[in-house]
Amino acid sequence: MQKIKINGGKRLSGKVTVSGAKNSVVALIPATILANDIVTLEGVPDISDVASLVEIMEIMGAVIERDVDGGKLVIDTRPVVSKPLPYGKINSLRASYYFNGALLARFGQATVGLPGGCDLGPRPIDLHIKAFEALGAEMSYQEEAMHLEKTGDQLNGASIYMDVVSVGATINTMLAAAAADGVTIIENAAREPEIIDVATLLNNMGAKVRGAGTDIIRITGTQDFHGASHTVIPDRIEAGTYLALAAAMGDGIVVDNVIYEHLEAFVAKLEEMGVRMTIREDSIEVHKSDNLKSVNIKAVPYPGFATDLQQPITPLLLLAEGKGWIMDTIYEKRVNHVPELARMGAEITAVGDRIHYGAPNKLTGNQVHATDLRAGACLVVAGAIASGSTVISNIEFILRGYDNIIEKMTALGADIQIIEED
Ligand SMILES: CC(=O)N[C@H]1[C@@H](OP(=O)(O)OP(=O)(O)OC[C@H]2O[C@@H](n3ccc(=O)[nH]c3=O)[C@H](O)[C@@H]2O)O[C@H](CO)[C@@H](O)[C@@H]1O
Ligand SMILES: C=C(OP(=O)(O)O)C(=O)O
Repeated sequence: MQKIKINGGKRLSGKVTVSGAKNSVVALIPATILANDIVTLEGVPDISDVASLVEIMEIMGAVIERDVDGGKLVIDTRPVVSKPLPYGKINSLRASYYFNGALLARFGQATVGLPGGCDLGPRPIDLHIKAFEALGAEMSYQEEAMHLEKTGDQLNGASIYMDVVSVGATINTMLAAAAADGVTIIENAAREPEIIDVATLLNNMGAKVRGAGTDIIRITGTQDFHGASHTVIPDRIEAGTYLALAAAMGDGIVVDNVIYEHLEAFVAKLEEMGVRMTIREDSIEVHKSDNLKSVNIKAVPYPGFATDLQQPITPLLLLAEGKGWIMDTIYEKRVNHVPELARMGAEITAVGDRIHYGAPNKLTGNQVHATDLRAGACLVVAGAIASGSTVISNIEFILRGYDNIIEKMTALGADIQIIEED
């Protein structure tokens, strides 16, 4: 079994370049199905979610050239057919739900197994289904897969109010509505930068999506799609993870390829803690920071503090002076990193809807488990801080979302490697 071993306590310095955003690229790849043509994606991160999506696309007939090191994907979706995708890689990642919207848009039907992804407590997809039904599709289960089929000649535009702000449901509705007859209005839409990125590609492929990035998105359907080229936005969650690491262990680290506006809430929290930073046009330099103050964190939809950064920032909070709490309003049960940090000596507990921590803590290396992607990132940061050696198992979760994490951390001076161990 592969594990990550970190000999912690080393001060870090240098530059780390952020890769393309996981949560964009996992939607952009299925979105290329609408083009029925050749789409080039640049800035594609080398993560296992991308490899899984490429495999699924190839099963459906897409012809794909991938330059892993160059971060480039050239996808020809002309040969794609809407074949049932009940099992396999489909169940290994969350974003496989985007095949529902994309296949429904192009073929009027889709049979896709239930999505996997990180176990963060309940992750229903009722809003996706309601939106597809509002657009004129019927849903049934075939074996263990969800089968969607248009009931008329075409999907029809509709007014859709999202009861809960949902990234996945907003993007899936955009995908299906892009090819519907007439106008769709999504109200209470999610506003994450990844939604703007997907809308940009869709528009470059011929779609008419307006208002992405606000809570009202208006889509005028078309059947007139074509090829396009697109560069994936930088990964704000990867950036935030390295900013937290830099604040904890850096003697001056530049986090490059960053869109600061995507990280405002996160950077504001670092500033509140007393982290010193210089913000430049596309990079953030984190200076050596001492005497950090504890803060409380409430994870909420964008533009607020991101749930995906709640776990990676926790080890930094553990170094600050005083007590504090973290509350995740999106995933109340996103607390699996807590017992692992406690095994490393942290004063931290999850009670009710909050994580309570006392600080400062002296973390000590231990054998720990990455229960999900960002819990894994949290343990990598904690391992870099801790004295002694930390061995992290279940690293496949981490590799779902962090491009070349061993190489990037090593370049900063961390003593980190992948080992084989039972
Ligand atoms: C691949 C991807 O982009 N994953 C991200 C996406 O996940 P994902 O798109 O699955 O998350 P959502 O934004 O949909 O979830 C937000 C909240 O809405 C609820 N909900 C969602 C859909 C639904 O049909 N019904 C419902 O009740 C969820 O349980 C959750 O409480 O956004 C999350 C919230 O920013 C991030 O943590 C994930 O990294
Ligand atoms: C929860 C995450 O991913 P997914 O939705 O793909 O499981 C994440 O990126 O933190």
